[in-house]
Amino acid sequence: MTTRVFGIPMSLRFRGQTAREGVLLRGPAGWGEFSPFPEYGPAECARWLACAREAAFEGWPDPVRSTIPVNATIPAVPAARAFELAKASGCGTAKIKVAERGQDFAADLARVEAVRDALGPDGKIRVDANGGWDVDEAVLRLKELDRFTLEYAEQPCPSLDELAQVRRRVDVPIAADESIRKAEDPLRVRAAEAADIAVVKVQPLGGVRAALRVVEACGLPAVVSSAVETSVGLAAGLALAAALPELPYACGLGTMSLLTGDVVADSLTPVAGAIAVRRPEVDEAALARFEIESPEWVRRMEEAAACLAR
Ligand SMILES: O=C(O)CCC(=O)c1ccccc1C(=O)O
Ligand SMILES: [Mg+2]
Repeated sequence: MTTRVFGIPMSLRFRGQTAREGVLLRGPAGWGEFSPFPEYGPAECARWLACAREAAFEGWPDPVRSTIPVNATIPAVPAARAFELAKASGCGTAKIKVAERGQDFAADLARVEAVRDALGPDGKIRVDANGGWDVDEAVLRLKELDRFTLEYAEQPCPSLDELAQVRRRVDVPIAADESIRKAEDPLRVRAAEAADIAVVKVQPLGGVRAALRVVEACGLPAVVSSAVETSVGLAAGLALAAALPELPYACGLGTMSLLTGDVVADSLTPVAGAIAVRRPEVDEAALARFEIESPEWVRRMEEAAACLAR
């Protein structure tokens, strides 16, 4: 097994980070990506490693579709920039970050309005609060934002119980994201009647097969989303989206534009709002530009591997 560590600057600050780092591993089935966020400990990282190993050693279930519609991802940027990003994306659906710490609600309203202007009346707009509101705030904000017609709201509040309360009090459909990170979560989401939609990410869920099981257990329509990965990591998300029996919503896999580069030559960038299902090869010249020396990443991977072995 070959491993290579990468660090790619992001084009926009995301989750408070300015670069995306991780490890690429190559096995007989191809390349996999291990890129857990910096604050995650070994137990959580173990699932991210399981996803990379599935990619490298097993490959993925057969696809049932060949293109995946995706949303433009609009970070918590000023309205004028949000308009440009939505326009440039070529996507008919946009996901807008709201409830960013340090910003006021007027900024959210202006950003959503700008994206509605960019997409026109037929565009679909979803918002993602990343758990930034309490229940009353969420109800108030979503009712106001729904002036621009929302497709759904992702994780308006932190807890499952709060999501369930908000869901009972607004017409906007609710999507659970942070509430679905572990295999045991979907059953709880379902039992609590906390969401209409499940956002699923392959790395935190432990791979394509594990995520397929989660979606099945959840019994909700799924939106496959990225963790802002290179095209190697995105390919796993794309494989999940391609293998799901049903895919009624655009997926959050159009995140290549958030990175300033990639490790493949043929990036998984959306064209006209969709990504063709494929698995690009790592390109040595591309990887060379972003390869870093990092004992820290070697250690993180070893600790995750030890967790998996237990
Ligand atoms: O869903 C998308 O459009 C892109 C992915 C995304 O927003 C995301 C990426 C990394 C970490 C968290 C999130 C999130 O959905 O909250
Ligand atoms: Mg989210």
